[in-house]
Amino acid sequence: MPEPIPIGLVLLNMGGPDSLEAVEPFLYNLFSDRQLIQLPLGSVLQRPFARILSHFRARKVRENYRAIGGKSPQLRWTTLQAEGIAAALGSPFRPYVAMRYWAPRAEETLERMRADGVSRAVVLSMYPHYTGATTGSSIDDFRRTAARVHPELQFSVIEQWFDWPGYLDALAGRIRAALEEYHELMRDEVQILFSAHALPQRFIDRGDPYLEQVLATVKGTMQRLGERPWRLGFQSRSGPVAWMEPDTLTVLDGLADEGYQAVLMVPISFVSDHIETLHEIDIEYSEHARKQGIRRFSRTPSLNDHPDFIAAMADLVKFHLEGTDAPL
Ligand SMILES: C=CC1=C(C)c2cc3[nH]c(cc4nc(cc5[nH]c(cc1n2)c(C)c5CCC(=O)O)C(CCC(=O)O)=C4C)c(C)c3C=C
Ligand SMILES: [Fe+2]
Ligand SMILES: [Fe+2]
Repeated sequence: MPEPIPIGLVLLNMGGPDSLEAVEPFLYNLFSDRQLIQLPLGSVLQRPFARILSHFRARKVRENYRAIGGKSPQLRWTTLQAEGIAAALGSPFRPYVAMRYWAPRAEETLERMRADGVSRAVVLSMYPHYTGATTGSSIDDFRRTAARVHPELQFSVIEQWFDWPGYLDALAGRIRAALEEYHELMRDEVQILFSAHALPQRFIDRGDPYLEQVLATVKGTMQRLGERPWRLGFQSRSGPVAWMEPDTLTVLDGLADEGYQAVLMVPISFVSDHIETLHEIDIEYSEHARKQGIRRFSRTPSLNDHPDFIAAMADLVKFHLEGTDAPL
């Protein structure tokens, strides 16, 4: 029997430094992207400015990565997700990962796909909620690079899945499991605090659907858990512009002021662990919460390679392939 023609399954994500030495060049790549951040003085000076900014920011960010083991675990998780989803889809799917700001970048992945004889692919953005800053930038980068490196490749793109039922089921499952960790008598007292990555307000004002999609994810997840109060904050602001409100830390402080002693954080814009779950939430927010008098602070484990999540994403790909008019 002839080998079936392979189909690539390409997961897109941001990428993170794979060593402490990689922190500064990773930040440089990130700050050079005008779809993510427009540094002052226009496009010509974006790169020189990015060079300076990455140099100074690297000092602090390197320490954060040092505290979580010296690198970002994002590639490991994204690779396991790609392998898991491709395995669930079965032959002829082959897993690939293309990162926006660190290896493996789209160029390396597309070269490998060409060498593997992969001429058809499904590209899956691993950001559940759409904004041009992340999803848009990653997809544009992949398209541009494919046109240059592997122009024969035919592919279709899954770019948003904030309300995909399997994703909401997987999130609700993580919350249920985390609530089980609390004593039965305390469970109803636990405050659920969803935290999404913040965006500068101007992305929302120009019409990116990020906020409404985040709200839809929260609503769909809470419908699965039954009636109970929840809050939502936006974390990881990083520059002197107006960011989406409210900041997660402000919400946390408000809960402490109201006298709540148990808070369960639910990160929803990341589908795997990285600096913003492992450092910002588990170290910075956790210490802050304790100082504010919150005695039981915890976080739902990231979806990572949880079987519910992998099965949900494989279903999403199947659904996409059934419904698409694209070559794939
Ligand atoms: C949904 C996820 C993310 C959104 C939206 C997002 C927007 C966004 N980010 C920056 C600036 C930085 N982001 C940095 C790291 C980083 N960001 C995300 C995700 C989103 N960013 C992740 C997963 C990571 C970590 C990568 C890893 O470790 O695996 C950084 C570098 C770290 C730091 O300096 O704190 C910066 C800078 C902006 C400006 C922005 C919105 C436009
Ligand atoms: Fe970011
Ligand atoms: Fe961030």
